[in-house]
Amino acid sequence: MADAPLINIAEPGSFAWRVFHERHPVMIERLCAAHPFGPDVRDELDALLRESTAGVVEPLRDDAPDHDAWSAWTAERIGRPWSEAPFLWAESYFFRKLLAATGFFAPGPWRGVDPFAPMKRAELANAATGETLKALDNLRELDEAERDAAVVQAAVWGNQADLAFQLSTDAGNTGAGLVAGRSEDFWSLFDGSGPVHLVADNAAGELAADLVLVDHLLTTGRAPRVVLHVKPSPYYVSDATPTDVLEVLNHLAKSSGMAGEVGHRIRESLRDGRIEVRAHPFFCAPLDFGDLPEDLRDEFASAAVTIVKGDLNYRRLVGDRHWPATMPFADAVSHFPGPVAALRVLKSEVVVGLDAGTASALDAGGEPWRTNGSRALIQTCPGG
Ligand SMILES: O=P(O)(O)OC[C@H]1O[C@](O)(CO)[C@@H](O)[C@@H]1O
Repeated sequence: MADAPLINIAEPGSFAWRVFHERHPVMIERLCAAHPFGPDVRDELDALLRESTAGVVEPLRDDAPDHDAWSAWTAERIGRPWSEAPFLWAESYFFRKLLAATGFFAPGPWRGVDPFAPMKRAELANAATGETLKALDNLRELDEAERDAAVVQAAVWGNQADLAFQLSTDAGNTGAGLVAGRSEDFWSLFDGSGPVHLVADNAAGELAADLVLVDHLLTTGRAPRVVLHVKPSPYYVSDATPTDVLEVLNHLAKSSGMAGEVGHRIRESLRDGRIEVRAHPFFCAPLDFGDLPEDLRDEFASAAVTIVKGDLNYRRLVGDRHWPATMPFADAVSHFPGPVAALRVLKSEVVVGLDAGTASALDAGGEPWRTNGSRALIQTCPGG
């Protein structure tokens, strides 16, 4: 997997460069508007912006439990310009430093406070999420195959930030925008023989769709048990943590109709151990899935299927590199220890597994299809 060049943040105007130079300043402005941070926190955040856009990589100055792990992951980059760093590593370190800057690890009023919680809460409470949860009632009208398709499409498009995921009674429409894969490919991986692992991505609407998928896996007998992996701490703004799982679950359980039923069933499954939530430190590490720690590797090896959600997890799964779009998905995930399925809306440059005709038609179309969130994929590899 080491042939294609790593995506980095050096080139002015590139997608990765714009994340650092355009998105991060806006995100920090929003954080400061959402919280009454004092001058000390605001200064730290400004310093982080300056450091990460024009400076050299500085070490962490906190003594949080993950400090030593980060010392190892940063050793070779300390003192070198951020602009030399790979995109994936740089974003990960940026979010770790952002948490420290907001006082997340320090004694004081902001200790343990998720700085992104107001954004996640707003999304969970917004009209689009409400509509989506109501639309779950339409699932009752569908036949089995249509319901399978709708549930997986909801999980895929739930990854489309800021937009409601789509659940339609017209299952024929749910394939629009998919550049690879079909829901049938996804469901063909499951035979109910063993635990399924779901590596979740965002909280709020996406996590609600993921819990519907988890519930569907259990109620249709596709999985005897599901392990849900979330982030151990706030990350990439909207990524789900254990606290977010409880927030979404409570929201579902309070809802009427099918959403409420799913919420209650998920709670019961947590109680009886058929669903387990984990928050392994690996999920906030600047590492690819090719560098899985042994314990996670063993777990994924013994899973019947691992479902990997979202753009960032996809980058970590196939490697955040300038791969040819037509490189087979199976080649990109040959390091993975078991059957794997990726469900993702395209929001960054990396993509593999497209057929040549699709890739050239997308390129000829002239729109930034890799990054504008209008395309999605379902990719599967049954393993060796
Ligand atoms: O929530 P997702 O699907 O992982 O998307 C997050 C994506 O957003 C970005 O942080 C910025 O676009 C990407 O780097 C990342 O892959």
